[in-house]
Amino acid sequence: MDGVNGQVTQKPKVFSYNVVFEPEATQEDILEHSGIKRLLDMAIDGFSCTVFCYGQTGSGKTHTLTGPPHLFENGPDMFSESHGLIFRSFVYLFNQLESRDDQEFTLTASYLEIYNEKVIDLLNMGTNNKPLQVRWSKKKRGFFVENLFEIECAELDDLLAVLEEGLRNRAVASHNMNEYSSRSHTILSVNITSEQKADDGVYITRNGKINFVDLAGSEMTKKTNSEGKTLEEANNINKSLMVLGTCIAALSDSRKRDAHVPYRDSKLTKLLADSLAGNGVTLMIACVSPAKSNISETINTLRYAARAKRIRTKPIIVMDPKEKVIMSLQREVSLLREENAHLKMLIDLGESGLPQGGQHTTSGQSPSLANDPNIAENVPNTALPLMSRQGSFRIDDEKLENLDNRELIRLVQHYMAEHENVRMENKELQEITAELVRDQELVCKENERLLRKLEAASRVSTSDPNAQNDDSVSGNPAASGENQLDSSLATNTSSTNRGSKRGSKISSFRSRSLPSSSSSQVWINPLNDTRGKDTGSATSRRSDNTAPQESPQRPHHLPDSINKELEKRRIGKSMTDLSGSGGSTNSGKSNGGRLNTSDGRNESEFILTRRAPLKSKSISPGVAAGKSGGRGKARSKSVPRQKGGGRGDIPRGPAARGTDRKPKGMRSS
Ligand SMILES: Nc1ncnc2c1ncn2[C@@H]1O[C@H](COP(=O)(O)OP(=O)(O)OP(=O)(O)O)[C@@H](O)[C@H]1O
Repeated sequence: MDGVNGQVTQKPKVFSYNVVFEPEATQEDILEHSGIKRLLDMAIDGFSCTVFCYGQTGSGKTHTLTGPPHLFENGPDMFSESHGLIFRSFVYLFNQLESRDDQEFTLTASYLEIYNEKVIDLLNMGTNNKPLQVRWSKKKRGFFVENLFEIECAELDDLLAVLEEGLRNRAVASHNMNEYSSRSHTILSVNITSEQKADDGVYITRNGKINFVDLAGSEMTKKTNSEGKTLEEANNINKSLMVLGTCIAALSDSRKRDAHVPYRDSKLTKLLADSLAGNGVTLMIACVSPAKSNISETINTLRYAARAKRIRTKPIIVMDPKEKVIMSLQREVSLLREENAHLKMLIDLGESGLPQGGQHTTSGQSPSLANDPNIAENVPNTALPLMSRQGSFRIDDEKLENLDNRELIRLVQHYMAEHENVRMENKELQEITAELVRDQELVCKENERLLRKLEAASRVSTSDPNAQNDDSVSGNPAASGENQLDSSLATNTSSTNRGSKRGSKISSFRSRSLPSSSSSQVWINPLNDTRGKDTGSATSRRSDNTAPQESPQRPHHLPDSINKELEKRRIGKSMTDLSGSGGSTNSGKSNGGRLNTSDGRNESEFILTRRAPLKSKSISPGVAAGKSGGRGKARSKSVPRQKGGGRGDIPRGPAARGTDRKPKGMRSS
């Protein structure tokens, strides 16, 4: 920095701030660009906001906040250009309040000064002799001034009257640096209580606040030539400003975030504690003098401001605790309802292609909620006027205001019960969704495996139509493929049966829409169902079999492609009969009439029944009939155990167990 006579005195210091006003800036510029409008909006919304001016004596703090001295002496001139930030903020505030039609506001204002560490009510000068006490409020978790006057302000004029009265009463004295020097810190507070009608007729009350703090200026007593009373005032001012500086330094240092902040060391910091680091939003206006003689004070002020800029608060909306609970529960209930509806939609989508075993509620109101005794039955009679029996939980708009504490508690309890119910239901739905996804994956894998085997079978039979008559039939992939196919079908079925036998929680939902074990053959996940789109695929044909209108006793219907394959290998007659409409299979030598499935046998029996002819037919004609009867027999015995379609692949569960129950007259294999 170039000093006087061009001498380099020290390195330049760089500070950064949100806004810097040049000396030419007008009072209106401060209103428009300082950010105060945003603070006022937040105060209306329920936040606790503070704007304070800091700087050395005579730097223009009071001028910035209230304008030049004597401005209010003959009553406020509404059109004066000199009006400071407080006057302009009041005008802005009332304009904003009028524009918010959906809310009702109540404004109160208080005005105090801290003079020589005593709190004096500027709206009740009787306290001059008996200072007010600053106390800790457990309920509000903050300091407050006991017995401070609060004036209700219905009009802008009321607020301006408060400002005028306070300015008249505050302590002012003259010294070398300022003819009208503030000898105290003043805090003008405007409390804004808003009531807004929310859903369900609940009124949401918010308590916002804006504090205008005009700090007394720090002063070097040598410079100001203070003595006597003014010197005492200066010492007290400097002391409290020093504590404020210590608090700001502690709060701005991230390494000392958990360290002790000495709010209690002065009345000023006690009352500003919430603004500095609590749940409020604070705007600091640092006033500096451009005079070279004030350079050290100016740098000090800039340093303070830079530190204060690093402080982070956690702004919250101040609400009535009871209403806060009601609101948060309402919000949670509505969120959970949305999630519920979404999960139900997913489940409905997942089940839409399956036979409906029962009623499934698809309305917004969940069955468990609708029938919830906590909601419907446990509503006490005394609270009945508040509730609507239709739908879920409603509150009569007019009655709410007249609720006493007991009824409010009951109301909250009901919300909590509803909330708990929706949460439980949500959990159940999530479990079911997870089950469905697992089912889907299983079935998809099985379908893919089946299709691969079918393709393999087709390839082999196309290339070697006489393969089944060959000696090597025991190793015939086509033959073993058929056995594997059977096992695969059993796997699919058993997975369905497993699904229907899940825990009661899940079955309570699934039993309504999942097919019973006797009616389902292959569980096709409707999400992957291509019915109507690709009629040629095996999957789509299988899913046709699971259509709801189908008789639950209807036996397996094999895909045409499989039947064709079986036909090609000349084992198809009995299979076709089996898989067809249930016509007589008496023509089959090995199975005779025993394989007729039109008698409504359950599917596990059916699967086993089908396996028998495969063994006897696919193996017997080639093997037993001819060339290697012994091998054929051995093969016949070993079939269930081997080649991927053996016992290892037979799933556990009802269908698998069914394979051990031999149908009447069935030959042991
Ligand atoms: N931007 C400005 N334009 C015109 N006059 C100003 C400006 N800033 C301050 N002044 C004048 O300077 C004088 C001192 O200002 P002010 O009283 O606001 O200082 P202060 O910081 O509040 O001092 P103290 O801490 O001693 O109270 C006042 O007469 C005021 O009108």
